[in-house]
Amino acid sequence: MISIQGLTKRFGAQTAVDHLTWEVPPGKIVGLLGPNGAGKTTTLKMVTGMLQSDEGTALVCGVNVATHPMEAKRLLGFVPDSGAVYESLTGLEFLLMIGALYGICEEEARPRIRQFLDFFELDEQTLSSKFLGAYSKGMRRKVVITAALLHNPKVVLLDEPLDGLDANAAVGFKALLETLAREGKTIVYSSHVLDVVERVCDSVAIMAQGRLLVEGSPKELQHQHGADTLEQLFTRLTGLSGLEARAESFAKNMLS
Ligand SMILES: Nc1ncnc2c1ncn2[C@@H]1O[C@H](COP(=O)(O)OP(=O)(O)OP(=O)(O)O)[C@@H](O)[C@H]1O
Repeated sequence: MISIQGLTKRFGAQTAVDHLTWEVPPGKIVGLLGPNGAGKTTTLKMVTGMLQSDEGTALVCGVNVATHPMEAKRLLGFVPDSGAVYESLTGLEFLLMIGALYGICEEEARPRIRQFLDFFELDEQTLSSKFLGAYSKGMRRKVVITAALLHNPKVVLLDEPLDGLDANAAVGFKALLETLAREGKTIVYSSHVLDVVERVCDSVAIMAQGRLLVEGSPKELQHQHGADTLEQLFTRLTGLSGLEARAESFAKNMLS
């Protein structure tokens, strides 16, 4: 569903994504993990076409993102970690605008938006009267997720999607992802919340310094690397050694 070959992005002298080759199969929820600065967001942005790659290709359902950006964008939904929105539009205006960009007319968009409103328990009055700039972080997140799914994309890319959602909304959203995957959608889920990734994802890919270190099911990878949890696997592959001892020594110094 997503096929990445030799994808590379440089920012000046720094190589943020370094000849990344990665296949994401259909109907799966795949976790994209890595320490801060590993290149996860840069990778997702190249797959959406928001960033141009310096080398390599990204195909979404066989469509080359660089050469056929409009076609690729129709197949994709992206929930960015920034959650940036037009603050001076109401939630409804924003969603209708996004719908229009995907060629969905207002009559068709309104009932779809209502389904998401009901699902996320968003107040319709708020959505149609308040500017997005006045929404709480969680409400804004719900609108951004709705905007990403409104056109029923085949592939959904999520960058820290639960950030700002309360526990009820997060549980509901995780169940929604599982349903979408069962319906054949491909979901890439990038997050630092490893216990959620472990529960939700069929497989994970761990990146560091722009490269793919390992990929596979969390259980298989844990077994291969002698780790009891995904967190342990993650710190073993990407972390500094002796983190607990370092934290203890840091706290002692700070308090002395
Ligand atoms: N627009 C940019 N200009 C310059 N450097 C950038 C830009 N975007 C990303 N980078 C650099 O590329 C590297 C990878 O960044 P990226 O945001 O992809 O990492 P990440 O894995 O998503 O990190 P995090 O988990 O902290 O969100 C970082 O060193 C970052 O500073």
